[in-house]
Amino acid sequence: MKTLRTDVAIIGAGTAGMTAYRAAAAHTDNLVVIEGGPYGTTCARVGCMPSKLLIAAAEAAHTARHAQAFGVHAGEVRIDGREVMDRVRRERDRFVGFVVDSVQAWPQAHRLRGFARFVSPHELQVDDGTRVIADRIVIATGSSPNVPRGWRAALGDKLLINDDVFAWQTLPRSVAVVGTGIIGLELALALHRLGVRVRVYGRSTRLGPLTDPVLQDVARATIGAELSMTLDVEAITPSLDASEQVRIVSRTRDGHQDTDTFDFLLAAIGRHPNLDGLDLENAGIPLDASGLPSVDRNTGRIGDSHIFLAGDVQDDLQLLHEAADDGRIAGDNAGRFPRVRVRPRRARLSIVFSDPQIALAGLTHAELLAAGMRFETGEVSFDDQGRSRVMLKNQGALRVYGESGSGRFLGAEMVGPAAEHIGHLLAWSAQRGDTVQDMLDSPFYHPVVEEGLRTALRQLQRQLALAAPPPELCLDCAPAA
Ligand SMILES: Cc1cc2nc3c(=O)[nH]c(=O)nc-3n(C[C@H](O)[C@H](O)[C@H](O)COP(=O)(O)OP(=O)(O)OC[C@H]3O[C@@H](n4cnc5c(N)ncnc54)[C@H](O)[C@@H]3O)c2cc1C
Ligand SMILES: NC(=O)c1ccc[n+]([C@@H]2O[C@H](COP(=O)([O-])OP(=O)(O)OC[C@H]3O[C@@H](n4cnc5c(N)ncnc54)[C@H](O)[C@@H]3O)[C@@H](O)[C@H]2O)c1
Repeated sequence: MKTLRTDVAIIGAGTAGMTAYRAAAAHTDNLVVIEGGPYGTTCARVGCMPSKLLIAAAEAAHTARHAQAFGVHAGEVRIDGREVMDRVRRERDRFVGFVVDSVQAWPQAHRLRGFARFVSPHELQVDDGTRVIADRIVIATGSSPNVPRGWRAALGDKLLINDDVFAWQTLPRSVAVVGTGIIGLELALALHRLGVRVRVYGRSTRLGPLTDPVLQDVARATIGAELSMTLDVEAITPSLDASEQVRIVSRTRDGHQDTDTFDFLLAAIGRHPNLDGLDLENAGIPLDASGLPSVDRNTGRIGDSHIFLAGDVQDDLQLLHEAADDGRIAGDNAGRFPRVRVRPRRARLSIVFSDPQIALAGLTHAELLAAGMRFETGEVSFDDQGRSRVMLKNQGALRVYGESGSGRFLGAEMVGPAAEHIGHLLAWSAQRGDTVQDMLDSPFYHPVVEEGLRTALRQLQRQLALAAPPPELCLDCAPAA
């Protein structure tokens, strides 16, 4: 058995592991990254990038289909599933190639292939036979999709997770999507617009990560109007019928029972941290009742141990930029250990690439309520917003929250046009601690979707009753400029 002694061992070469490597390597050359699966990261291989490629194809189809509203007639829209999936995979492989190249540029001595597990707090057994003895360890093992017990046995390869979708050679005829979270909404909408018959099953009436009940209603009225959805499902039983089709029997809480059949079932019901198989009980770290370690997000450290946690495996915000930040913080602290530094975190920003898009910035409505904060709300509907209407993107709403007394902007939720961009502006303001007045004093061009944000901020400022009422709507494109 080969034994390797290192200052820092990083388990997982995903986004968090790669950034941890770069940060730790600034402190020591004696480190190793252990990767059991393929190089290339979840984000590039089977996550962010291929899903956005599929969504881009769907947007192209949608735009062509709806061009006639502008007097532009593109003719019959024909979707070639092979060409769609060919571009998705080709571009995806290009992104993955860049990631793999950067890992392979690391010194060979810094790379180990195989799955690792703890033998003792400082010892890892890698399944290539190497024993790694490490002074500090970063766990950056990512997450895996949840699949209800029994579904794999019942459906075999007719049960899909996100990875499978991006391996398709062509588009299927029909897919049942279970889960109305981020993956469910993004992939269901994309497949639907690409001509696949899609039906979404949700165990509640909630769509995506929105926590504001007013916006949940808006999301159901917009996204829900385009997609076939069965919500509030109490029980769902999938099986394979005689012709190898997925047969789904569902029952909603109001007692309605229904049966439908599909080519595939896509499970999009959340992701769990990849901790199974790490034998964490040998790591000497505190675990909670569910066997999970609790981590300080400002240091990446588990308790007062020499072990750090970074990325999706933290089971908090499973987002790319958070995984990269986690990796940087954990890697730097593992490198400089024991002189661990406390690092600030960014304001929250989550975006769903649905249509209309969803964005959450700063504190969510649910977080404000849970913290018992005193706040006011400003709102705009995009139904009559000038630029949104020009582009025929006039659906959705934005709600902004400000602190009573101080006028500080706290956060916002939105389902509407350009949410991916407006979400950034709002997250930056939340992080800077801007007041609502600071935001209103900033420039707004005309005519842009951001003028809708200004309408919401003006309403919020009136609710906060801190200053003289701001001027009324933009007169060039009332009523809700
Ligand atoms: C379909 C989909 C779409 C997404 N879209 C977006 C998006 O648009 N924007 C966004 O911000 N986020 C998105 N995400 C989330 C984002 O992809 C993740 O937050 C991010 O990739 C997590 O990075 P990570 O380093 O924690 O995990 P990973 O990249 O999964 O890396 C973990 C690595 O650890 C390895 N590993 C696991 N166990 C062991 C072990 N015992 N020994 C050795 N190696 C091990 C794995 O093989 C893997 O390579 C999406 C996710 C999915 C699934
Ligand atoms: N645009 C992005 O940033 C992006 C895109 C895709 C994925 N992601 C990341 O990946 C994570 C995982 O995505 P996801 O959509 O799988 O999770 P999610 O947490 O967003 O949604 C899970 C959904 O499944 C439902 N659900 C849970 N258990 C269920 C069950 N047993 N039966 C039926 N429904 C059930 C939940 O109610 C929820 O609607 C996201 O939380 C996100 O962090 C991000």
